[in-house]
Amino acid sequence: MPPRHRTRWRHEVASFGYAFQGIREALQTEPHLRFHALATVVVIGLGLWLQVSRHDWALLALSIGAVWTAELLNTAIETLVNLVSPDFHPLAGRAKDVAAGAVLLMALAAGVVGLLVFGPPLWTKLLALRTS
Ligand SMILES: Nc1ncnc2c1ncn2[C@@H]1O[C@H](COP(=O)(O)OP(=O)(O)OP(=O)(O)O)[C@@H](O)[C@H]1O
Repeated sequence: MPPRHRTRWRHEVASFGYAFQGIREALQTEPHLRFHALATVVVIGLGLWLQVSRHDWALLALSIGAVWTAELLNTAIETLVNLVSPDFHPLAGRAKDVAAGAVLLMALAAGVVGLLVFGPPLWTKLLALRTS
């Protein structure tokens, strides 16, 4: 491999490292993210137990990824606001509130996906358990 390509390749690997470090640090500092981690495990467990379709797995994967992405972006915005405006400022508050609103919207949408995907098979399973 030519030295120029090797340097670029090392740069790409380092970028992955920084990205994972960002996720690890956010997990350590943000209780919300730890809740998302638990919710992710529960959703994957439910999907396996209820044997949902490939299409439903795709919807669940997108929803999980979108909620994590929204929460990580919210954390990044909060961190930046704390750096730029440690003192009270209405615009700083608005930025944090709008970012939190984005997370809330995504979490609600993911909740709807969860209800639509898990609702019917869970209902069938519970009915079968009651009649057996
Ligand atoms: N510098 C500031 N200026 C004005 N209002 C702020 C400022 N910092 C925070 N606030 C207000 O207080 C609320 C809570 O802020 P905080 O920094 O605790 O964020 P948070 O949304 O509770 O984040 P988390 O719970 O994830 O740490 C914000 O949503 C905002 O309305």
